[in-house]
Amino acid sequence: MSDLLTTEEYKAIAASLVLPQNAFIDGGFRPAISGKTFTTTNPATGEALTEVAACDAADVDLAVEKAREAFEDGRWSRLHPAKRKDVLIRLARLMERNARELAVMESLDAGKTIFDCETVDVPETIHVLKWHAELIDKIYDQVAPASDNHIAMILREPVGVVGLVLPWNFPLLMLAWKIGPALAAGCSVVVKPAAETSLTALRVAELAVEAGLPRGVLNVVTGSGADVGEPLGRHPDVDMVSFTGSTVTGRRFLHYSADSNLKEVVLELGGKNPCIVLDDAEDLDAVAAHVVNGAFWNMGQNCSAGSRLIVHRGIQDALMDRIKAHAREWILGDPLDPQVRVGALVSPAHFGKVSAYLKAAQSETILLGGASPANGFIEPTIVQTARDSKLAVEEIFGPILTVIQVASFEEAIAVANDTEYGLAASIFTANGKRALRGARMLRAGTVTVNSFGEGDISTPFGGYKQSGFGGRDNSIHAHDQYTQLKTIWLDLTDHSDAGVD
Ligand SMILES: NC(=O)C1=CN([C@@H]2O[C@H](COP(=O)(O)OP(=O)(O)OC[C@H]3O[C@@H](n4cnc5c(N)ncnc54)[C@H](OP(=O)(O)O)[C@@H]3O)[C@@H](O)[C@H]2O)C=CC1
Ligand SMILES: CCCCCC/C=C/C(=O)O
Repeated sequence: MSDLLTTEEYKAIAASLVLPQNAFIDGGFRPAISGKTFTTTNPATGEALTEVAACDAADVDLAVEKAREAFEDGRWSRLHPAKRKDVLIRLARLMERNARELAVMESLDAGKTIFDCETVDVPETIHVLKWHAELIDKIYDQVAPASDNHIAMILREPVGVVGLVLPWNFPLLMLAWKIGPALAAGCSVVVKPAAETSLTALRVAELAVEAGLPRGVLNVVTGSGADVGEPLGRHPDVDMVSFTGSTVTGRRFLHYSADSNLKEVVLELGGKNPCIVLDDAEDLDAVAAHVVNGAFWNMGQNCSAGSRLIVHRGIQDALMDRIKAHAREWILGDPLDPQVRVGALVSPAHFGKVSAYLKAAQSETILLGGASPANGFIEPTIVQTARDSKLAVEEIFGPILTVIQVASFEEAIAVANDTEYGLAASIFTANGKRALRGARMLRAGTVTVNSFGEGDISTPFGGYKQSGFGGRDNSIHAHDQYTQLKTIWLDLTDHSDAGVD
């Protein structure tokens, strides 16, 4: 990534951006059929950014129809894998050329810090697309063991038309996590971005066509969950939906599927992720840096945020001093200031939700923060609670870390697993056996030892329990979501030999 600019330079870019407004269907922008729009705002300032097409079921029908046409005529689904790869690589390169514009657009639309957009969201999005592009012409199908008279082939075929329903916390990155493997597999897609953060998905769709993606293969339908998400989930001609968001909405997609065509559903849902620090953890300063990053990165609006610190009582005081010192270094303020690490929460509605938790924290023991210095902004806050308090149990999705004290390894694991979620977990200890034993006992899709993290594109991402369903994002396993297996049996018996001497 190139060097960061000054706030003034970012503001100049922001002022010059041409923001997309219309939905992207069949290779071009078009307004909602109803003509309706909604206003998307900058959550850091409350100012309107632009009007965006408020689509509904009619637009979903059109996008699905165009995606189906594209899928059936094979313009993408039957294109040679190496050619599909070339197009996606060209898209990644175009995004590199427009990286700064995408970073500023993302920051304005979502309240995310420009530092994160420039150093993580945009480069990681490009990396993910390249990774899946590179995979396209390296996946081989299988031949099963069979008798000498048979060949049994197991082929992967694209699942068809897929609906991709995205959250607002990583608009670009979650787009890439889903369109990367879906397009690589040869599917046609209809993307429904979160209404709050639709802009960058629209811009990427435009760049994709510039990169040579045939029309109809990547459609973006903007609008609310009720008006666009539900019709997509219920659509009889959508073969599969991959969703990232809340557990409540994820559950609805299972109903939509059951009520319609039994489309496949993959759900990547919430988390209340434990971060265990045992009393033999080494380098407490490094541990503290991980804990702070896990809890406050992206303002805690991260399904895999390490939002529950479970700490051994023998080490708590020493650790908390270091955690507080690190957290104080996270400057809160204007997201377009490259020094800032804590930007705005995504919307007034979400700010209201997190503020209610902040209010609840006032009756617990606040160890750091606890205030909202301005509308839309919440200080990194650390609260000591009982393991069953509302703050320790519910997904807050904001910069509030709860701390629970334990007295043993066994208690730490029991507290960690005492949740309906199971997305991610971390364990810090110098004892290798306890680390591995703990990692195996933790009921979570990803466990990091002596660090906090989600892994990277090469490893599967998804949850146990109510954190996930039906498949995994990232890695070669993501392709399982977007492909289905076809078995072909060939009978090689040569019947012409019968009766011949
Ligand atoms: N796992 C994760 O990464 C995420 C978890 N969350 C959790 O969810 C909480 C609520 O956030 P929220 O934005 O409401 O999350 P949702 O799960 O409601 O939103 C995710 C996506 O689903 C869409 N959607 C919403 N309602 C429906 C519906 N009835 N049918 C079909 N699609 C729908 C949304 O559209 P639209 O928003 O445009 O209406 C958005 O595109 C957060 O506070 C957080 O706890 C939120 C986001 C990401
Ligand atoms: C660079 C890796 C970022 C991973 C962010 C994962 C978040 C997923 C989600 O909240 O859905």
